[in-house]
Amino acid sequence: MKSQFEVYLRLKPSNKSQSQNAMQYQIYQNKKLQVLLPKHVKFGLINNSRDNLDFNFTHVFDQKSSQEHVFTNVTTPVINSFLDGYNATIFAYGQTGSGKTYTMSGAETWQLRGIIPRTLSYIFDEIDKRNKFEYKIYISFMEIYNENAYDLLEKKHLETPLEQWNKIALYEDDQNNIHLKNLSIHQCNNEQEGIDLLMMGNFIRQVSSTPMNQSSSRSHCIFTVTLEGYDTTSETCFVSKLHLVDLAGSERISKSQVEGNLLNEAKYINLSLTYLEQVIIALNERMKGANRQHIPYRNSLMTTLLKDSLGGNCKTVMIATISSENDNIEESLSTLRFSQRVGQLENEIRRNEKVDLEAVVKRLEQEKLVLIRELEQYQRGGASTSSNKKIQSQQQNLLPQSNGTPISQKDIQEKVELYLNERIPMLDVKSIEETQKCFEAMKDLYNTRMKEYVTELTFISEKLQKYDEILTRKKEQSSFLEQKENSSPEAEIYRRNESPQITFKKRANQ
Ligand SMILES: Nc1ncnc2c1ncn2[C@@H]1O[C@H](COP(=O)(O)OP(=O)(O)OP(=O)(O)O)[C@@H](O)[C@H]1O
Repeated sequence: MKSQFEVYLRLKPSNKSQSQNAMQYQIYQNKKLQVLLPKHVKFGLINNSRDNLDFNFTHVFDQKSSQEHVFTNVTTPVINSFLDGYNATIFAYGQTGSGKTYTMSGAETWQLRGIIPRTLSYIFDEIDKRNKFEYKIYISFMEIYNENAYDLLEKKHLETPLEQWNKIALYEDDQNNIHLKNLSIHQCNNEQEGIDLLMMGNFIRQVSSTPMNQSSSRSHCIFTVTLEGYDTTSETCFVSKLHLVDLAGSERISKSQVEGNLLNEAKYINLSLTYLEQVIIALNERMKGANRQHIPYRNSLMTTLLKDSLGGNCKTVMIATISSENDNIEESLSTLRFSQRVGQLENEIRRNEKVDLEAVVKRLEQEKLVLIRELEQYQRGGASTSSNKKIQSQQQNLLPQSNGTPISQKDIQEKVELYLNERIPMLDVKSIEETQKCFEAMKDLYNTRMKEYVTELTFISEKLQKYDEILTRKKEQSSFLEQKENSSPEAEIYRRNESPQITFKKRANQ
């Protein structure tokens, strides 16, 4: 199924009035932003012969849009699809200070919480309503900083400096699936546990200030919710992933006026966002029919990690955030242009469903038990089976009722059949000859039934043998997988998924 990327725009409220250098713009039908270009400014990237530029979006959120409004519009359809078994990604893109973290995580108060905490509440509320499935939810949270990825949910990181953290290692299997080492995955049973993990990750997240924004974060963050859903009515299950991504600021180095170590960081950020742009351009070209086999995902860690979100099996949504001040117009236009390219992309998505091996094995074992019992019963002797007993008793009840006109052999056979099937209580026989015919018909029917019974038992025995073979094969396979899993680094990570001790309680009644 094709899934077009959805691109939303959110404008950060400005402290300045229109006359104080605010960006001049119009929003049309909540879908189009028209930026009126200031005449007096000479921008290298702007065509000065034009006085306005139009940009189209799935929805434009103006400066007054609340966190709840943004969440309901952007996220609910995406999470519903995630809960149905589809992968999904929501990423925020924009210059430093334009509101990415505000949109994704939120601000200090519970009312101002962002998409991630609201997503957690929504997921747990929804799964309570979906009785057909049993769910397991896992959370991981990582940060990409200077082209290295780190686990934000590793308790040790609370006490150790970044230089001593283990880097997350990536490796690819034969099917080009990316696996991660040194990333803890935490099973999460309720909203509060999820929020505690988010708060802990945000707490651990490295923050250092640039001259541009005191709380600027120079890392990309990926909060991932993995959902395992077991269908209780069939033998299927699914695993879907939801990535909630807060990218680092997209501004150019000259703008952030950084030096030394910060300059180095800015270069990495710029580079990874340039690579992200290159991936988007390559995907765009391929969509427009260009012969582009190679998409440069591997150029950066972020694009490698988000490979599936950008050009694979994933429903992807981007939230572009811009400041509404003229000082930042160059960066805003760059974000707006980037978002238009992203909006042209589409992914091919499919439900990540597979057969639930455990449920199949369980069913086969139960069926096997029933079959063994039946077979044993048959082997103890045909005369003792329930159907034989029934036929014997029916024979004893066969008595002629009265004399009269002889009926045909066909009619007698039909009547005997009806009688044996307990559709009529008695056989109305009118002569000795008819009685004999009745006995003949009964003998024939009895023999046919016995033949059918033998055939069925032969079929059952064959089926039983086949199931036995499948079971043995499946058991061999799962013990092989178990061995493989036990020796893999992820298994080690899974085993170490105790919840961190830090707890952050959400405020009541808010
Ligand atoms: N829509 C908004 N409404 C109210 N305040 C906002 C909004 N967007 C951002 N802010 C405020 O602006 C400041 C900067 O926002 P934020 O930290 O989210 O920017 P950012 O894009 O994540 O920056 P960085 O790239 O440094 O992570 C914060 O104090 C935030 O609370």
